Amino acid sequence: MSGVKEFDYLVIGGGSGGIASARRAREFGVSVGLIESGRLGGTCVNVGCVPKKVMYNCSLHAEFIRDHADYGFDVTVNKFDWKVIKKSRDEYIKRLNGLYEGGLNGSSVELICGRASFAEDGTVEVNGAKYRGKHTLIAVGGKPTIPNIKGAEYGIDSDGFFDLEDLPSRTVVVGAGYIAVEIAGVLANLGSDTHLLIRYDKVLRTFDKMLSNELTADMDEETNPLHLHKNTQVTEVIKGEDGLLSVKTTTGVIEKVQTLIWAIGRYPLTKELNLERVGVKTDAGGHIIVDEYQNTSAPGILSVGDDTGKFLLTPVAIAAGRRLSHRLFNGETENKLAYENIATVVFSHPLIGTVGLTEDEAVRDYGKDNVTLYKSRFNPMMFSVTKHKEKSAMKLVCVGKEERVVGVHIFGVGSDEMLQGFAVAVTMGATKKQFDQTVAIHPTSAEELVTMRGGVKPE
Ligand SMILES: Cc1cc2nc3c(=O)[nH]c(=O)nc-3n(C[C@H](O)[C@H](O)[C@H](O)COP(=O)(O)OP(=O)(O)OC[C@H]3O[C@@H](n4cnc5c(N)ncnc54)[C@H](O)[C@@H]3O)c2cc1C
Ligand SMILES: NC(=O)C1=CN([C@@H]2O[C@H](COP(=O)(O)OP(=O)(O)OC[C@H]3O[C@@H](n4cnc5c(N)ncnc54)[C@H](OP(=O)(O)O)[C@@H]3O)[C@@H](O)[C@H]2O)C=CC1
Ligand SMILES: N[C@@H](CCC(=O)N[C@@H](CSSC[C@H](NC(=O)CC[C@H](N)C(=O)O)C(=O)NCC(=O)O)C(=O)NCC(=O)O)C(=O)O
Repeated sequence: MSGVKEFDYLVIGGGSGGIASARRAREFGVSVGLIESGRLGGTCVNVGCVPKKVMYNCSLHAEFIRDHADYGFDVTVNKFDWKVIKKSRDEYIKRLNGLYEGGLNGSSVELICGRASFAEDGTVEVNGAKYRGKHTLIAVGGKPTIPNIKGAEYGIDSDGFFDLEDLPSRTVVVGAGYIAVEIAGVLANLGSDTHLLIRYDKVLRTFDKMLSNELTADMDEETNPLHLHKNTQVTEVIKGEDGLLSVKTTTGVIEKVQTLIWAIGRYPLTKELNLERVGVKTDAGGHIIVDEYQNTSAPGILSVGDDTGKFLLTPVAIAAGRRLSHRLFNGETENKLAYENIATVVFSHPLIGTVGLTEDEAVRDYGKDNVTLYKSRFNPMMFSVTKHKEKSAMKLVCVGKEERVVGVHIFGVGSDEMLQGFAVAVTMGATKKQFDQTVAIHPTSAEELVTMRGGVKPE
């Protein structure tokens, strides 16, 4: 068709999934076009994992400073300057945007800047120009959800959090998932008077109950700078003449709030793609429905990443995107991502790491009698000589007579870097006996996971 630029592979979205799939496809020699409407790198690089981890690392420094005196250091901190870390963080991300552009150029992926949507004739339209792919990948990600509450517009979302020019004096964070606990933890530890509002009585309710209970209990402690408001829902937000907010809730009013952050989930950016024109089906929430090979309901159109609504994590989008390119362009007809045993870390204070089945999922899948739990709760040595104390807790979920380890759940300092290796063991189908045969590394928190005894049945 004249006036339509053709590619072997046309990718819509230059985030984690789109870039990874596009670059891998080029390795197999096919022509690739990639359309991006915003900043290269997508959510992860610009308003997600990367700036979040910088801010988490920043708040870790605040935690270390708290314990300096107990370790004998006489250090006086005069102030924390948010502007310093904001500036260097922004510069780092700009460098990454450039690296991604360079990477695409280097691998000869043609970058098309602009917003894509499907035209009536089934081509992909960007700024009036038309494109077609023999295979078309949709990897458009999502955006934060804002609730339909009077005055909700006075709040910001996680994107807005990364635009803040100063540490807010008082912050209200609404939500009980990853983003809420991570952002609230960062702000509270950096010195903002932070209030976390949750609808029910626990944070991270879908995680293993040990993790959810431990983090909620820690947030309730006097020693945690965060103020946790359970069973609390916002009913109205009012902006005063001084610019500060009154956040009215079902359990009271929080006054003089400088920043209100909604962190109640995300929606996929699929609406403006005109998917109905090409027969791509979505679920009630707008997520693209895909099969196990990432095929949508329309032939030749595929999707990976957050817009499919499954495991909204960067490594998942990357892995699904790369495997897809191997399947489409390298003759690996069975290559696909298995959506199981996906390890994940919540950068909360304290940290959480989890892989595999929760206790409740194991009971559901294997029956109570076939599940054995190993648990450990201890004071990590990091806090042995400090006034500030934090617990660590671990749980192995094992099934069958051979006690195959199907879940590893860890709470506390070091959980982030500890988890990846144990995820390999779980993926390989390791048994508790093999964990026991592994000689411990002392003194570490991780050694608890290979020295646990006294298995118990679920209650
Ligand atoms: C605050 C926060 C912290 C996070 N922390 C972590 C973490 O620590 N670890 C982790 O694994 N995950 C984390 N995530 C999740 C992670 O960022 C996402 O899972 C990941 O970015 C999804 O990649 P994707 O390719 O599916 O989508 P995205 O990265 O969102 O990329 C989609 C791209 O498509 C573009 N686009 C959208 N519509 C169009 C269109 N019509 N035309 C052209 N381009 C379009 C967008 O501009 C975007 O660049 C975090 C997310 C947030 C919000
Ligand atoms: N470290 C990492 O890897 C990170 C990953 N991510 C990814 O991004 C995804 C999106 O994060 P996030 O936005 O936190 O979404 P999540 O789905 O993790 O959590 C949102 C939570 O907010 C609560 N909620 C929902 N609606 C409302 C409401 N109307 N009022 C109050 N609370 C509400 C719900 O908890 P409840 O039902 O208990 O009220 C819900 O679970 C995550 O699921 C994760 O996959 C994000 C950040 C970090
Ligand atoms: N894991 C290390 C390394 C972090 C890292 O990967 N740094 C990235 C920061 S952006 S983080 C952005 C995120 N990268 C990743 O998730 C890392 C991918 C892993 N190394 C792999 O190859 O699978 C992503 O969306 N990737 C899509 C893609 O790479 O295709 C970087 O410098 N990248 C420069 C470059 O790649 O040139 C750490 O945490 O320190």
